[in-house]
Amino acid sequence: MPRLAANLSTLFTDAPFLDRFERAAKVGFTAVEFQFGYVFEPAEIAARLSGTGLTPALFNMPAGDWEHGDRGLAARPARREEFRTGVGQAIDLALELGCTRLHMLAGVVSPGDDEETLRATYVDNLRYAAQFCATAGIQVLIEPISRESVPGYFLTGLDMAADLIDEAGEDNVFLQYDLYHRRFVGEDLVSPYLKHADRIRHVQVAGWPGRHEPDVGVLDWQAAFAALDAANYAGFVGCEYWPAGKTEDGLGWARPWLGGSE
Ligand SMILES: O=C(O)C(=O)[C@@H](O)CO
Ligand SMILES: [Mg+2]
Repeated sequence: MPRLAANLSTLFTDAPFLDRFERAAKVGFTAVEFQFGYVFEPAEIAARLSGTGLTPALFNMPAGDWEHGDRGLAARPARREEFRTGVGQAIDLALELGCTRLHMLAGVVSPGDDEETLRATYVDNLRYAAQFCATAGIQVLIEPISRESVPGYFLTGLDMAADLIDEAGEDNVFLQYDLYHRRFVGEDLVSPYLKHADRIRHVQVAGWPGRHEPDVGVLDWQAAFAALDAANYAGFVGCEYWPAGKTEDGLGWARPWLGGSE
């Protein structure tokens, strides 16, 4: 049975961010994730969590200037200081919220960049983030993202991510498995999951193509969910999709797993 987490950066977006917590709780979510919450005072977000009883499943470390195309900084040699400042900021927010998982985005790189330098920068930053997070009891998650979705993204494959985790050699670094991004690679979402199941600590879901509700499109989310159950996956499944209409109207697919909904 999947433990669903509403992604408050993509769901309920007709409401201001802080009001989305209540909307998620009202339809029966018991956990939430979000991409970025750094424009708010940590105490403001903490108050919404405690007011609703929602569990914070995960959020992203600062990822640079999103509006201008940044999608993370970890593989960007020239942005090392900014990356490190961001790790501290993410940990402060996580501690305030009681969140124990942070997603570290890799960033967009250019075809002319030196592959070895990018890799060395990424591994060095991953180690830095992992060691700093370990002091706060936090896990660092890394997620391969398809280049169809984010052109030039550094971290594209699960095998690559597993290799980078091995190279970093820190024991609080794990994989984030986003079914939407994996669907670009092929229809089978089960064998890649099983191959890396022992490292996967967070899953995300969206329909493919279109990134709407899981039941909009051809993504075999039921087979993937069955595989998670069979492997006793104990983490959250983040609903990171753009609703085709009003969020509440598209939750039919999730109804069996939402508690106390109206
Ligand atoms: O793009 C994705 O997929 C993610 O999980 C994000 O964290 C990017 O915000
Ligand atoms: Mg994702």
